[in-house]
Amino acid sequence: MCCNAPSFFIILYVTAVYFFGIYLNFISFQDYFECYACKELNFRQQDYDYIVVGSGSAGSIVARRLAENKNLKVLLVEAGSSGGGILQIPAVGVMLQKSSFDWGYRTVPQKQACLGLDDQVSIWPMGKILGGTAMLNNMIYVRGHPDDFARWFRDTCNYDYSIDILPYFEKLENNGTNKHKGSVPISDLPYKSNVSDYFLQAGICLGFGISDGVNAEPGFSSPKITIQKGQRWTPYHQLAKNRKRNLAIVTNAFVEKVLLRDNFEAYGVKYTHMEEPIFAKAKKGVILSAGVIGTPKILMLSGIGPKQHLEKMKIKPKLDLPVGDNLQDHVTTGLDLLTFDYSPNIGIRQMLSPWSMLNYFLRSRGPWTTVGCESIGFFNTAKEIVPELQFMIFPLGVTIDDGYYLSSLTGIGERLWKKYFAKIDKPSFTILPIVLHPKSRGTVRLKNNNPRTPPLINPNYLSDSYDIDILIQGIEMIKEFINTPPMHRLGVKLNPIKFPGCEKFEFDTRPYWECYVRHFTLTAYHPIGTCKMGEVVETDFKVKGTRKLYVVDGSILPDLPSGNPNGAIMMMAERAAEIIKHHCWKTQRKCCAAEVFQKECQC
Ligand SMILES: Cc1cc2nc3c(=O)[nH]c(=O)nc-3n(C[C@H](O)[C@H](O)[C@H](O)COP(=O)(O)OP(=O)(O)OC[C@H]3O[C@@H](n4cnc5c(N)ncnc54)[C@H](O)[C@@H]3O)c2cc1C
Repeated sequence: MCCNAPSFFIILYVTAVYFFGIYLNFISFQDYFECYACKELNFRQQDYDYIVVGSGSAGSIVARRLAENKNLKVLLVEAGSSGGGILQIPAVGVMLQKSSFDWGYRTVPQKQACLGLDDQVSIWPMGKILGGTAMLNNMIYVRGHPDDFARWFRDTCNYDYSIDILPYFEKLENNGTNKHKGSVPISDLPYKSNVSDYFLQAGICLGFGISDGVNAEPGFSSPKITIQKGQRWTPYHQLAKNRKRNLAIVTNAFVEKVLLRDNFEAYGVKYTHMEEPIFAKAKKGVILSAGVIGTPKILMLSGIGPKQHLEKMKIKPKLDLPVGDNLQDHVTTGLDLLTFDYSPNIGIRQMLSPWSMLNYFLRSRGPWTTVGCESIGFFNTAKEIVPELQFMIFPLGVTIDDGYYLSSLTGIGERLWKKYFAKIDKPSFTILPIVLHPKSRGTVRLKNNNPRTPPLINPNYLSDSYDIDILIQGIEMIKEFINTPPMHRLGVKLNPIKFPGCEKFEFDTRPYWECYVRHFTLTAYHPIGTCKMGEVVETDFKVKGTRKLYVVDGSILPDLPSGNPNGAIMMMAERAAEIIKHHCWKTQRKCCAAEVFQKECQC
């Protein structure tokens, strides 16, 4: 493929990607001087009841819920800017990666993984925009397995999934029924390629049922997604739809640290807006929702974190907590591991067709509404109740654009492209085997005490052999999957090209696959856990040893849910908003003796 002259469609595609990149840079500055609802709240006065840092999935829910009380003045501070409606076209999400709407994080070089990727690093996109990372994600909605949450709330008195967790999912979800009338639209895929049903049939041939896809039950399904009328939906869109006058939103405002009194009470944040340092005050609380990297970074810059590390960074330690530890991510592999004797009806040509554009703008349908992934599956490899393996099936691979753009998003360098991907001479596609509960743990640490310096991210991929075993079991299952009549009909085969660096191993043996996963280690883009609930924050979301300082985002999850984590993060945000609002577990749950005597508690 590399030596062929680029086709008309590829030239058109590269031109479109280039100009769209310029357009993105332009619109990212468009609201630089904007401050929503700030006039009403006398922005310069900078005195609020609550300050929420970060407008991602969690921050938007917490800010919206707090502002429901008209007597509260709430400030939402976001480092990114607003993107505008065009970015709600689902297929555009991937183009936000590496743009000014992406923090553009990279891990440190991995010792035991990512060996074939450029510099041995994994590229981690994260949204720097109103709406956060959900503005560039795949929009797949999964709750996770009910037993996932029992692990998280092990120490809670009388924990009961149906009282402590389920009502918050139900409060979130809107699936068109009367029972679930929340704000998150949960819908079916608006667009599927012509190979999508073959995947489900192959699952049935293997003896797996069609599952609902939301509760991580064993089996395959079409994913449920968070799309409304053909447009990407995030919790920020719900907030913006009913923007309250008591909620100020300031964009392009980069929070550097939390302001703490001597008794560890948070009373505000310091942020920079247009190069000007601003000190915003909060009477009732500061909620950090800056995400799995942003939140631990702000805490450490505020003097809350591992003591020795802070001293090394020349930051005066205030509280010694394991901030930045427990980093974990759904690890995966297998891009373009399979080939077809068939061309599915989704690719560059379909995306660039004027008919697709019309179909989108007139009917909110067609290829522009694709989320990429068309089937998901959950499986146990051992006799566990909670699934250990997830599959995400994409009817295409990175080769669809001949290496002009997509490969660079995953760290595939020129050398790897030439030696492997460019040699694939058939349409390729991808089944990602995802380790749902990896055992490798990593860290986020400061590089120095300059708030603008990106932190050191080390997921320590594949440092536990369990993760390798599950990935290899996933590949074995993929081999069974493609050996079914529906896959034979499409002429699906294992890509026979040996992965660069693994040539010395016999193809399709255990040593070969171990080498393959170590060389081609990929992120499924689900990092969590760096302000672990139970160690950094209490189960009421308050940072241990502090007053009025809370963390609500993916960083608090103690471990990964069984599935894509945005659903669990939003559920936790609903729960947190209720607790912060009422200073108490004001749920239907019965209180245990200790809680009844807690001050302020209205159990
Ligand atoms: C490519 C990709 C695909 C994904 N696909 C899915 C999927 O299909 N389904 C799913 O469930 N999950 C998916 N995820 C994961 C999911 O989107 C995230 O886990 C989730 O959005 C995280 O939400 P959050 O609120 O914790 O953080 P974020 O959404 O990252 O929000 C953090 C916000 O804080 C802001 N911020 C950070 N630092 C500062 C600062 N110093 N000052 C001010 N503001 C700051 C950021 O700009 C951002 O807006 C995907 C992720 C990626 C990258």
